[in-house]
Amino acid sequence: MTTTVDVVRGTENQNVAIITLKNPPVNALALSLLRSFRENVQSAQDDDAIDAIVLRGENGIFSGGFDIAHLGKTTRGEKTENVSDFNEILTRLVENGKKPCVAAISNLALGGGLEVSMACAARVATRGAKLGLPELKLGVIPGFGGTQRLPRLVGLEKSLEMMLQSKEITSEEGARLGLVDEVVEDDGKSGNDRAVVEAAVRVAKRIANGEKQRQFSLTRTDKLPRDAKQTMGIMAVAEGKAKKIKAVLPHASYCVEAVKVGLEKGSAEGLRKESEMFQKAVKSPAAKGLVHFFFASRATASVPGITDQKLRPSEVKSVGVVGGGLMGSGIATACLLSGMEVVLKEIKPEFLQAGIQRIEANIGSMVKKGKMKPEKAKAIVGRVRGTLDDRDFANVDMVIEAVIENLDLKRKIFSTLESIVKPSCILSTNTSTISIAKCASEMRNPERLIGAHFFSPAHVMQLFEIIRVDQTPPQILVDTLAFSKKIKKTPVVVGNCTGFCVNRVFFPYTMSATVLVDLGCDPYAIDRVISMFGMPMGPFRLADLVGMEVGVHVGKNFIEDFPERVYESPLIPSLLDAKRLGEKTKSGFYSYDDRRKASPDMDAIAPFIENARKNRKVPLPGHPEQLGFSAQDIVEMIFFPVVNEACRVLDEGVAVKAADVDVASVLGMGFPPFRGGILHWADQMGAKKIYARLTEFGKKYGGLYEPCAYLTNCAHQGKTIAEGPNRARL
Ligand SMILES: C[C@H](O)CC(=O)SCCNC(=O)CCNC(=O)[C@H](O)C(C)(C)COP(=O)(O)OP(=O)(O)OC[C@H]1O[C@@H](n2cnc3c(N)ncnc32)[C@H](O)[C@@H]1OP(=O)(O)O
Repeated sequence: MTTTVDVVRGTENQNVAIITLKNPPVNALALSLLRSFRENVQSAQDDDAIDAIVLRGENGIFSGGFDIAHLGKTTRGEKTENVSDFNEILTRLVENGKKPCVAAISNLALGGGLEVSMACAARVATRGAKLGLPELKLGVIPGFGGTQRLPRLVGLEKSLEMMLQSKEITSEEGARLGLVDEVVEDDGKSGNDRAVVEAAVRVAKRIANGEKQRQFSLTRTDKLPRDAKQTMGIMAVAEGKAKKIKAVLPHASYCVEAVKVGLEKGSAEGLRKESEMFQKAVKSPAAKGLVHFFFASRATASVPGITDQKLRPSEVKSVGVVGGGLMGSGIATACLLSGMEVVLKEIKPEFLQAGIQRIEANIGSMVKKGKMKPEKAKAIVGRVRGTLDDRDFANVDMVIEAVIENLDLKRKIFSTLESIVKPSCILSTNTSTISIAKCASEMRNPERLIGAHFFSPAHVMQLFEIIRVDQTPPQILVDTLAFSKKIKKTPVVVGNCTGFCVNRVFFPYTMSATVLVDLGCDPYAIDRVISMFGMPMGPFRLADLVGMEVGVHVGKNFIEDFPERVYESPLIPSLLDAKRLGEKTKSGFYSYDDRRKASPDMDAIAPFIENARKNRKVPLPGHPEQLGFSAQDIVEMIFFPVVNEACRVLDEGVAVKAADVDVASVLGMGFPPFRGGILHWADQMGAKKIYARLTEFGKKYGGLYEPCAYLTNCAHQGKTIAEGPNRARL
């Protein structure tokens, strides 16, 4: 983690020092790198033989920004070095130093990386390079001058959009906006950034010679609004947007505040405000949660005992998908978009045609949104081949079965396929409920079958649950992990059990919500509280989205397999009986208009609620209307049993590590990323508190709430849940 200096000697007054940021893989600005950067820039500025400075990153990447591991330490309250004086270095040595600095940006300049480049007099970038200030995604704000320089380089409105939405732009757009001075065709992806560095050296020499005017970002005003009225209008919109970004996430407002001070009092004052706000943001629970989530989501692909065997993954180039329904066509779309050949199998020509049409619609919608050119879409769709014959899977590298949840059907499919596909072919099922071992029970080599659980819509949702059994060969796991990387999904490897990780951990979510309704709570109030907590929607709106049939069907598995810890309210089954199926019938807990807008409909659901309260299957104490639940009670009643089940999943070795459950909860169920994931959040609450509350709820409301052995141990021994049980069963 350092910087190095090379000097390109030229003719008279043409010596350029090239300073390279070195911290693979993305040249993150670690403390040691910042120190070395300061020394090298200072000595180049002091060296009379040097006329200009070019900054570049090693291995074809400029920089992925400030070191997030360091941010993590600060968010956890560990003693760390304050880096705000780096701002002063950028202003004094890079922006205002005697010699002009030019940034040679290959492939990406994000966060602190872009901020370093913005202190330069000019930026040259490779075509397609990604530029952005995504700090808000980490719960912080730009802290190396970004809130002051970006508005002055691209304009106030655009800069606020880029910062508040963590929106990256390409170097081409950067050139249109004035952020990039020159775009260079470069083979930067292979780590060779010669062309961009040469171009940056040329620009640096021209600035040093006075042929090109030197720009000072902090004092520029040409891109800022012309008058106070226009400024106020743009800032008012930004302030409104920042406030809308949940109350628990104040950093958007901090960012707007820093920009505002810079506009009103000048950039020096703005930089001071930025530092103050950065320090405030980095200490917030949201930053802690988001930084945890950043690393957790990158660590899921390492599976102890498997990926450390250093097996070489085989590349999946072709995939066979069994079933062209919603899931099958979504899976096929995801594979096609990642460059694979797809064979789609159906049992009837009309089903096959419908499946292909779904794939065309998925890809066509990207064209409609302007995300893809029609010619490219045509070429992608051209890679899918429909068939009614299993034998067409003979040469594919992987088969993903996505038919209805019928065990006999799945058993038959795999026993047939086993004798058709090549020995190296990965055989997988997309079941979300049925045991993998049961699906494989008629195979000659049942250990060949793994679970490949996509979430709907499969071509959009990020999470990919890989389900293994005790005997799954490591090579199959390694190959499937490589496949997940190829389709750009986040894999979570889990063991075989009812509901696997996501569905199992979250089964108490809706069950607890029905307990609360049966106790007298208003379902719409519950949904509001849970949305305020940060979930994309509350449990009843989710029930409508999923549909009552699916809800009841999936719920049955848990009722059968975990009878001691379920709550069976008649509420959802009675809506199913009355054909209030949810969004698809435009009536469920809510009513829906033609644009799928949900409106509460208490008149319609009151009889169902009344019936559920009368017929609840578990005796509940007290008079419902007198129980009076606060928002905090609702959150705890709903999420503490979810934490409890997540603890079981961890204890049983279904999940390898707590951080995997965090990632699964965020990407699979929409648990708010700023809370870091279900178990990270639980540890912030403390195992002791959760244990105590669950014990209290358990006494009143039964087994759904009784704390499991692992949570009990954590509470009694003062351990965090994330520490894990220290034994991997699978
Ligand atoms: C003061 C400043 O204003 C504050 C800041 O700069 S905060 C940082 C702002 N920067 C960011 O948010 C960018 C974060 N990084 C990313 O978005 C992506 O990693 C990326 C686009 C740079 C690369 O993506 P991709 O190629 O898919 O690789 P990805 O797996 O994400 O990252 C590769 C490795 O680099 C690490 N990494 C990426 N950016 C990092 C950073 N800024 N600091 C530390 N490590 C980083 C990842 O943890 C990963 O490590 P691993 O191999 O040990 O798991």
